[in-house]
Amino acid sequence: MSEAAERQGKETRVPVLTASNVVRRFGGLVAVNDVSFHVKPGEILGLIGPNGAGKTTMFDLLAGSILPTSGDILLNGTRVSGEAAHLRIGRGLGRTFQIPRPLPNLTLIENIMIAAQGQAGEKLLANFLTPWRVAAQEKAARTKALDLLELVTLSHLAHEPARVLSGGQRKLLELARVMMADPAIILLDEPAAGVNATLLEVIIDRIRDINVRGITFLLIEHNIDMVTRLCHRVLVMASGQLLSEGTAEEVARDPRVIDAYLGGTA
Ligand SMILES: Nc1ncnc2c1ncn2[C@@H]1O[C@H](COP(=O)(O)OP(=O)(O)OP(=O)(O)O)[C@@H](O)[C@H]1O
Repeated sequence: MSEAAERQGKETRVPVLTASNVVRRFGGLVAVNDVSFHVKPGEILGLIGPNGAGKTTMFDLLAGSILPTSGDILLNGTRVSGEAAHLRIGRGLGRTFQIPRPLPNLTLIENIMIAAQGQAGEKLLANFLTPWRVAAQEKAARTKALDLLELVTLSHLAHEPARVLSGGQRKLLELARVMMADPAIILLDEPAAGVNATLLEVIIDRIRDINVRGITFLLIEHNIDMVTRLCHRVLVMASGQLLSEGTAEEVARDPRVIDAYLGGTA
């Protein structure tokens, strides 16, 4: 296939995630105001904007933690606007939080294993009727969890309690935990926040590795250096609206973006 045809083929693939005219009000405040965009399969899309722009609210809407006042959200072409968060996880949407909160007294591997979807052992009856199946699934989940810990460079801490981890290591653990559910897309909330420079390089590398495996990313980030290095495309929000869209270099030159960051509104 020619490069152009291949490119065209990619463009016609169904977006992993689509926001269509999404509005979210909190009383009189319009936190997200008629926002539309899509996330293409395999891309790393950045979502940036000044404080209070509506980025986290947009993530909450995409993940299903809150529902839109109006507008639609589609996951792999299926309308999920009114669907609860756990159902969207089942459809391949993973999300990390700005401040990860692992269960402190469980080991790293236990923290990851509890994220496995649809384990037979979760059903009491299955434990009695098909114990061999439960044991086989648990073994497979353990192997997968160990592989994921290796991927995020934490395998040496697999059997330590999560409370020993630094802030940056918690972000890596969270990435492994989300991967356990085999997501098609991961929403990353400020992966660089509170992370030291060395660990930040590890996080950037790991996101790239995971993306090469075919997983799509949408990330909120204030660290513009990270956004420029990682993101194929960037969306800019300000005052609840989508202000600009393009490569990191393109949006950085957009006078509306410069104005929004300097304190003006769009
Ligand atoms: N539950 C809520 N109730 C009322 N107002 C809210 C609620 N959640 C968010 N807001 C308001 O919506 C607006 C957008 O907030 P949001 O947290 O989405 O911005 P943000 O772009 O993520 O900001 P930051 O970069 O500072 O995290 C803000 O004015 C905020 O005060």
